[in-house]
Amino acid sequence: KEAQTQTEQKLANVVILATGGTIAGAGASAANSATYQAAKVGIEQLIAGVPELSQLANVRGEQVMQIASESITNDNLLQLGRRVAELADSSDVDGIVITHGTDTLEETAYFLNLVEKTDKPIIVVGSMRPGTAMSADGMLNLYNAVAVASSKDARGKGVLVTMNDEIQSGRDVSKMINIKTEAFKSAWGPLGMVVEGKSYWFRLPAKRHTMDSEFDIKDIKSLPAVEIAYSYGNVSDTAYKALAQSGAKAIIHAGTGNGSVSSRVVPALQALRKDGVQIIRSSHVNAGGFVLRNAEQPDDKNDWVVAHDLNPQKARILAMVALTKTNDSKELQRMFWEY
Ligand SMILES: NC(=O)C[C@H](N)C(=O)O
Repeated sequence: KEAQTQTEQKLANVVILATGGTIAGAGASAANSATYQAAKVGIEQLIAGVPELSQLANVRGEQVMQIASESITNDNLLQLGRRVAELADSSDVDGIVITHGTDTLEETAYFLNLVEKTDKPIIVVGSMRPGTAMSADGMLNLYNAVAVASSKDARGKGVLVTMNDEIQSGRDVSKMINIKTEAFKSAWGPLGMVVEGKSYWFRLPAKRHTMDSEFDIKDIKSLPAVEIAYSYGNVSDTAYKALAQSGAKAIIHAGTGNGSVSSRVVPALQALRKDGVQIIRSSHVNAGGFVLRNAEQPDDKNDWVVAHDLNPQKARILAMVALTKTNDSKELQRMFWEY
């Protein structure tokens, strides 16, 4: 009994914050891998479904919200971010896992990576199939998340994502396909692997995050409106103008190729910038864009910002957080290079 108590004491304390998603989803039959309802199963049931978690850590759960991640709002992000910060400040918490829908998982992971001032592991995890499906991936993804959250070597590496046995940087990772369990990829590769509850590391994030970030969730009262407009052949400027009219402080241009801008849209974006709206050029190419200043468009002349390798949805996250500190386009550009 004494020996057992000693092992329990040595285990890390990990809190699982549940937000919903397919990892908490349920379908009508085991054959339903794609047809199901997300955000149905509560955190206690999720934990009970993976009894092996108790060998990795002292685990407790909290249901922060219960939603499909496509419906996440900025208020939800702030609520989650504040709860993560409270737990990270607590001396009896060693690591935090967030179960999350996969549709906007990359946005939440990047947001937390920017605003949480802690070196404790924060792992965001989801699943591509509901727990009721054959070959459901949620159990192992969650087991891997708790394994990484309880390991000392995950400290100081920024917010991480464990999907499909890989450990990805929350900054870089993106959902690349909606129907395979091998859905999450980063243009720059995973940071490591997690196998049978043990993590193996291969590289480190180079961009500023968490402890080294100038942003702090505790200083952020609200997030400004930042919207995304998608580009394609024969695009018009209607969406850009409408978004600005509805109050967007910045518009992310989800551009073609190098973040290129159609000649039919350029005049509207120049006019919007003169009216004070920040214009941020990103790219919607599938495998990860790489937008450079003054390539394709004269950003210096137009006073626009480039999102560099951030996809449009991640650029929206950084723009919102950055705008809580500055509305200077040069400062914004510095932040887009550094984070
Ligand atoms: N696989 C998933 O989690 C998709 C779901 N729509 C969600 O993001 O909540």
